[in-house]
Amino acid sequence: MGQAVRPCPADRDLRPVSVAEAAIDALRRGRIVGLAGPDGGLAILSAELADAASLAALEGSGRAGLIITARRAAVLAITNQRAAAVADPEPVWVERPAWLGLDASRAVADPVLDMATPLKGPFTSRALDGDRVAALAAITLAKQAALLPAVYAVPIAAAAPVVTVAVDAVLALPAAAADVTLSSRARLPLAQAPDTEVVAFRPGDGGPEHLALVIGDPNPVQPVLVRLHSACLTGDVLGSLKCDCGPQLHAALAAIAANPGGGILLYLQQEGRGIGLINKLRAYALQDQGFDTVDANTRLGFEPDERDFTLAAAMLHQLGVGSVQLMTNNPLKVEGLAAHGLAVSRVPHSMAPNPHNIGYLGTKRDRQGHLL
Ligand SMILES: Nc1nc2c(ncn2[C@@H]2O[C@H](COP(=O)(O)OP(=O)(O)OP(=O)(O)O)[C@@H](O)[C@H]2O)c(=O)[nH]1
Ligand SMILES: [Zn+2]
Repeated sequence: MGQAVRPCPADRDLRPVSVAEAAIDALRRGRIVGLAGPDGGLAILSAELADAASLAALEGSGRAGLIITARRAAVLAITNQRAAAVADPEPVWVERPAWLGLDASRAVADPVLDMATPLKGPFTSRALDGDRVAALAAITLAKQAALLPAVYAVPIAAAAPVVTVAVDAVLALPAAAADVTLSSRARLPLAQAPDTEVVAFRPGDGGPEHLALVIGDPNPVQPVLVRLHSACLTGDVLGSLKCDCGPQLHAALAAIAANPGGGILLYLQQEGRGIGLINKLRAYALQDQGFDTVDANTRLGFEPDERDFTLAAAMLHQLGVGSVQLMTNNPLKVEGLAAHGLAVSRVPHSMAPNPHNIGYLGTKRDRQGHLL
């Protein structure tokens, strides 16, 4: 069913988005990255990876500020220049007086240190002006790099970045992630579903590949039984009891295999609801301190759910599927596919709780609208 395998377009490396990929890589290595906008721009350095030498290199001719998300600023009670910080996607520029050195700045970025590090203050923020779009791009880039969404920043003219990227190319990254190329398909007999074909997709942002497991022989003209599964290394592979991912994965494979019409499981590389493995483990550290799964994400500076199901819709479209029976309790998944023209009916997919995940499941029901 669906499209044949096709190679990535030969000119892909020439597109601006590939420079953005290099910028992600540089940021993840703790290097200085330039974000060039129409009105100048910014040079940035990841707040979690900076050390004395890299910060000194960034600050060659002036003090760097810290750009954090409105979510993190709200947690730290840093006044945003605009009201309603929580609903406001605008990043916040925190000025750095002398006392806000490397360790104190890291504590601004990393909430796992909130309890251990008595935060000094008061912090002052300054209004974003000509650097507003570059600040948005800085947060986008840090999130795409699966780093804490916090960066040191100086005007671009004041630093020597290892790579400079146009802000527009960075802001286009989330959309590029959903520009998937069907890259390989093969038989993959699974213990729970021997009649399975795996179909691999490369996303256009250079990120990790996503899989479709086509089980049996689904008829794309009919509604297809579908499960969207976001990766959870701890639950899927290690058998963590903190969440319901592992049991949901295996129950979905078994249910699709038992369905006379078969179906499709999409295995999406959206670890930690899109914040990445290390940030998810930071969220777990916050949960050890008593915060629930939603507050843990927002304390880290992220949205409660950073996933975008445009990607899943694009994979289903490429497989020729236009109508799905979606195994989920999450209304965002239903809305996410419907927004891209798929006809969606929901099939509940609840697992029995265990003593370790009962609170997590309750939070998903009470605060994220999960239909449990
Ligand atoms: N940030 C964060 N992510 C988590 C936590 N626990 C599990 N996850 C991630 O949450 C995602 C769960 O994905 P799914 O099971 O596909 O989806 P769901 O939103 O629970 O919705 P359902 O379709 O009803 O299961 C995976 O990416 C996990 O890695 C947590 O405490 N914090
Ligand atoms: Zn999980």
